[in-house]
Amino acid sequence: MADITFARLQISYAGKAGPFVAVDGFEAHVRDGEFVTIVGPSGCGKSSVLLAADGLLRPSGGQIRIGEQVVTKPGPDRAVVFQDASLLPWRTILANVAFGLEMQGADKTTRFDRARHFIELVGLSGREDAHPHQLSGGMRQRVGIARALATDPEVLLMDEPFGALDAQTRELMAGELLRIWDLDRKTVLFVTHGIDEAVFLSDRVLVMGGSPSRVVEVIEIDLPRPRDAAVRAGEAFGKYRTHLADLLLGTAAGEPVTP
Ligand SMILES: Nc1ncnc2c1ncn2[C@@H]1O[C@H](COP(=O)(O)OP(=O)(O)OP(=O)(O)O)[C@@H](O)[C@H]1O
Repeated sequence: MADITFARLQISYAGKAGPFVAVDGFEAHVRDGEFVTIVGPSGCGKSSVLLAADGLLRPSGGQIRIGEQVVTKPGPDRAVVFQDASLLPWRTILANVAFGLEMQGADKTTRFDRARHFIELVGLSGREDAHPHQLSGGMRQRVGIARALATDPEVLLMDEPFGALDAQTRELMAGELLRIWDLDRKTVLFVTHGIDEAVFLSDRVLVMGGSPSRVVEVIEIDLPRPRDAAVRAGEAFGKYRTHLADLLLGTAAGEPVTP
């Protein structure tokens, strides 16, 4: 089971005047195969929660469990995609996607076969021998997603993966991500500033707020899947969008979140 449990999570950072508690009492459960997004005001701790779920950041209190296993460090059951795809510039696209498998000790044939499969899945067939600088921002994010999926993680952690893209590419990528997710429905925890993006992608949206912050509301997105332009244009979508926007403006401790 690849469900994620956040139990009384607390995250603190060292500050000049003592520890700064960014997140406290964060409680959430992401079900196996569920697509959950986290939204909240800038600086409320969304990335910190995601980093803690990957095991890159040690909580100062509480715990995170993947299934029954308490997270203490990164592991092959999880993969992270960041805003900047963090590709290795000297490696080809094929070698970048194969990188995680190489780290896992897969033999050359296996890792290149799998890498080709996921490159095709993200629509980049024919670009295997290109280098990252030869691709657009959207293409690089596709490579980042392919690299994450190639290791077959149970949980995909995504920190504003489309945040640096233009609005049109961002919308396109959200649709592509859902198409890929639908193939085997991994558990996804996705951080975003985009209200539309959160409604479009999610089974549920966790809204963070307060100081220190925690989950202040959970919104079930009861929209049909697969989601397409018609769903996005529908009345129900608009209602979720308005509700979420009102909530974020109301709970924003700092600057409001842009719709
Ligand atoms: N390495 C660090 N050292 C000290 N404070 C940090 C560190 N990383 C984050 N913080 C602080 O913790 C809080 C949460 O930061 P975090 O980046 O998790 O928020 P966020 O919600 O992801 O922000 P944004 O939406 O702007 O990306 C902020 O107040 C931030 O300044």
